Amino acid sequence: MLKLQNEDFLDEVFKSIKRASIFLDRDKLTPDYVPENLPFREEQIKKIASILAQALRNSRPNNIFTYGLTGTGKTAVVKLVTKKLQERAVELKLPIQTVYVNCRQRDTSYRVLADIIESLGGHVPFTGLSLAELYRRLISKLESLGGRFIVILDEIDFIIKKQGDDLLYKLTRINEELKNSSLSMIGITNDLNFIDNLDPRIRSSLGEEEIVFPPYNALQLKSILEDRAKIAFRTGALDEGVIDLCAALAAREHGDARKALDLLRVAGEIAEREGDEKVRKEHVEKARKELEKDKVYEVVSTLPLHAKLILASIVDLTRRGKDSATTGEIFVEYSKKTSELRLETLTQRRVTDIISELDMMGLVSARVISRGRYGKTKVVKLIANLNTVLNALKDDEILESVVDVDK
Ligand SMILES: Nc1ncnc2c1ncn2[C@@H]1O[C@H](COP(=O)(O)OP(=O)(O)OP(=O)(O)O)[C@@H](O)[C@H]1O
Repeated sequence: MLKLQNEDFLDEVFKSIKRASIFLDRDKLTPDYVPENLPFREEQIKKIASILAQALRNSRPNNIFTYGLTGTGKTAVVKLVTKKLQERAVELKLPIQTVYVNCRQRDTSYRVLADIIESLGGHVPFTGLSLAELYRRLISKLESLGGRFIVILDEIDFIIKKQGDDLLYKLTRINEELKNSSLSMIGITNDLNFIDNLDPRIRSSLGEEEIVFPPYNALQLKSILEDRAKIAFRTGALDEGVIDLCAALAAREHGDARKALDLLRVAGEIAEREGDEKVRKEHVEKARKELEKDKVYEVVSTLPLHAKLILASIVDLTRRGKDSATTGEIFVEYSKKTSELRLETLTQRRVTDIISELDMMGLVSARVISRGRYGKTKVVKLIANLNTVLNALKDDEILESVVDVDK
């Protein structure tokens, strides 16, 4: 009897796993995977490769600045070309080394410099050294190793926005102090305004070569997805129209290959979770909603404190049954929260500006209406998903006491 129960149980487990075999290799759809073939980027690949090839001729490659919207293949192209260059250098026994740093994850000048030194085999304490000392250590590391060094600074705008352009200025000047080695930089950004706001001296040094990555169109996205689906999904696991739908949705945004791949991956995960043997268009629709929720969560959780308090006030009013609220009502709620938290209260004028910013982010809609002889007022309505906003707000420790989840 007992044996039979076990068998039933095992049968059930293995059956469910069999049902769930939609993916051949899910990792091929994650952002960390860099494909060997990047269609529609031949021009950018050729240009970057021909610039970096200087290192194989033992001269310093020019600095490169690449920009384009998110998901246009900048990181993938740069990683692919530098990987191939590195392989060739090993074959030819040439001292060429590339270092990759993501400036969003390493968002201080200290961490960026420390990361570069550590990638070259040096050791740096977590804090405690001056930047001048780190810079000196970098120079001595480069000189002792000798050769051509290529440093990739991905999402380079993050470091500048947070710490100013001092580090970049120093790095663009570093070659003046090197004899036995050289350093070239590849800056990557999706902030198109960033380059215009850079100090002109840095701009001309960093942008010795500028390479633009245009967005993909729906047909290109479809072809990228088809290639990836072959290695990521089992044959026949995608229902007709699934790839077309993912490509169309991502093209509608701005031709973002990451978005297209995320949609396909999440749709596959949903199909698997639901025990379906195929990914269908309904799963793509659900994936779109899930990814949107993630986006709202991210946007809300990265808002500055007072914007969160204003949003929390709008949420409270909504939960009390008010379909829309005036800026005056929101200001009263917001002031209660700031005094509860013993924070300074921003002026009503500033609160109104922040509400407009929340409107631009698509979290609320703010509309000016006329109240006859009482003048004009703004009515504000929450448009993002209430529960997602609430979850993001309550995950901020400072706000815990003023966001009542069980209301
Ligand atoms: N031409 C292509 N062929 C195949 N896959 C691609 C192509 N372009 C981009 N991808 C894939 O799309 C995803 C996003 O690309 P990538 O990270 O290079 O974009 P990005 O321009 O650097 O974006 P971000 O600025 O957001 O970092 C990655 O998974 C990458 O492998």
